[in-house]
Amino acid sequence: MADDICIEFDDVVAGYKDFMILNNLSFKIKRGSITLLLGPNGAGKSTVLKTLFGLLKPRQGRVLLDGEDISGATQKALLAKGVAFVPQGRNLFGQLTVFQNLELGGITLGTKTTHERIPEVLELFPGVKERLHSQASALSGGEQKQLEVGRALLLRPKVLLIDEPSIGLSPLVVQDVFKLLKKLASQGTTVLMVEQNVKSALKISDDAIALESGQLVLHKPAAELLADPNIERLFLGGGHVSGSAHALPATTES
Ligand SMILES: Nc1ncnc2c1ncn2[C@@H]1O[C@H](COP(=O)(O)OP(=O)(O)OP(=O)(O)O)[C@@H](O)[C@H]1O
Repeated sequence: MADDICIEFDDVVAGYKDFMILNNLSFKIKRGSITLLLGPNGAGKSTVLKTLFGLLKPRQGRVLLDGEDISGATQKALLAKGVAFVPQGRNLFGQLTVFQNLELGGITLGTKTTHERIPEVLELFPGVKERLHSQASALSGGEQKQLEVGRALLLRPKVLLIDEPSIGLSPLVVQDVFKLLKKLASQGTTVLMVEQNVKSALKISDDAIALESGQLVLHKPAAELLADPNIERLFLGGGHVSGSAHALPATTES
């Protein structure tokens, strides 16, 4: 394993019951990079994140974290190894306060460490900090997403998996979330993101991976994809890869 590789999917087959979604999927992701997962609805993007976070066990192949096989590891074990997941949608305890939600995020750390880290996380989100004792459900959509990201950051994750962070957020808040991801990556966190807001997301990403029917159809630097005159046809308007794998530029392993 190259030292700079943080995540590796090696010939992974995974799915639900007897229905396989990821089909012999292989890719490598560099440490401290932001990688955007692209592809049409149902291509398996969220399934990649779920497989990485131990919500699905590969039927075949291996998932590696820093060279260690983590296929089928429990979520508790993965959290302990520094993998954090911010799923799609709202995932807070709405009846609890902002502070209580943060405390729950640090449940694997113990109270002392959690309380030490909460202030440093809040520094990143001044709007949330001001509402520390409000019910989480009373925050705006953007503040709630920030709180979810903040809750994940309490773990000082080395890998952050984030699924559609922009849903329900205003463009300005989306930019704030993206800036934060960029900052985390510059500090060494490896970010793997699913995001429909393709152009904006590519601007802050290092690499892009596109899936179609659970297979890799493209893996290349985000800047290259942004400069591709076919980008609109490929990924925007309808939000899916047009045609088939053949219509896409050749896959480049990074
Ligand atoms: N819990 C589940 N049980 C059975 N099938 C599922 C389950 N979750 C997802 N699927 C199916 O797996 C396939 C891939 O879903 P996935 O959510 O990974 O796609 P995606 O690329 O993230 O799509 P989208 O852009 O629509 O979110 C879809 O056909 C979906 O219906």
